Amino acid sequence: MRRSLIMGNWKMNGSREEGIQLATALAEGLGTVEQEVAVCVPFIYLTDIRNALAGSAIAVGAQNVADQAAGAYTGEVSAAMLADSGIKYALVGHSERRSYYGDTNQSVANRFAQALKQNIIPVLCVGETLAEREADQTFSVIDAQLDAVINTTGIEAFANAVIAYEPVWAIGTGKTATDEQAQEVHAYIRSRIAALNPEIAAKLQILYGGSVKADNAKGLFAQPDIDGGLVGGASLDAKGFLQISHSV
Ligand SMILES: O=C(CO)COP(=O)(O)O
Repeated sequence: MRRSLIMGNWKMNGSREEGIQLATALAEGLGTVEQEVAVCVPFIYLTDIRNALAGSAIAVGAQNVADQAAGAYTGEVSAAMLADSGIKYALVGHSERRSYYGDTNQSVANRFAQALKQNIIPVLCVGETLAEREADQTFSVIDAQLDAVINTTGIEAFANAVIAYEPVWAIGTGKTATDEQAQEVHAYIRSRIAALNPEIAAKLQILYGGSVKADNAKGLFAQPDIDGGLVGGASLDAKGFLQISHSV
């Protein structure tokens, strides 16, 4: 009953020309599919990629969004600007933002709230580091990441949001969580949401991210609480990303 969502995260890669070529190849190669497909691209190319994908089933997302509505916030891009540019999704709280740029649980919650106000679907990224997993803190880390958002926006906000579980130790490392490890955390996240609102939990798309590739996507996506993927490195190659998109 949940529609799968396969989302690419291009991170800070590629040129305008390469992005347009990749988007065009995806639009031509996807065919008619049940699942949703989207790409999260650098801010400066959002409009180009949206134009390249116009008329296709592939949506466009940003990789971040400001935690304020408007004003003197040099270098930031607001949710209203994304909405104005025809953008559907915004990642919030990606682990690279949290670890390199100081995004805190509260600033991530504020970004999430700003996105929703402009009808941009926030994709809330959560996940533990290797040290946290080894110290048995996976669930408490995820609790804190979820609670900041729930306390800021209320549980109802998750009716219009997506969660991506991305264990930090699996990002860009080639070390994927096993199907069982990923499913365990996805089921935990859904149960936490369900404790507050079972209907929202049943409909919530929870994506897995961290070294998703064409050869491991099928097993991950077959898990009952995994509703698709957030794909980094492998989304930069049209053939590989299309294969992953067809793995649900
Ligand atoms: O961070 C990710 C997606 O947001 C995952 O990246 P990789 O697929 O390159 O591990």
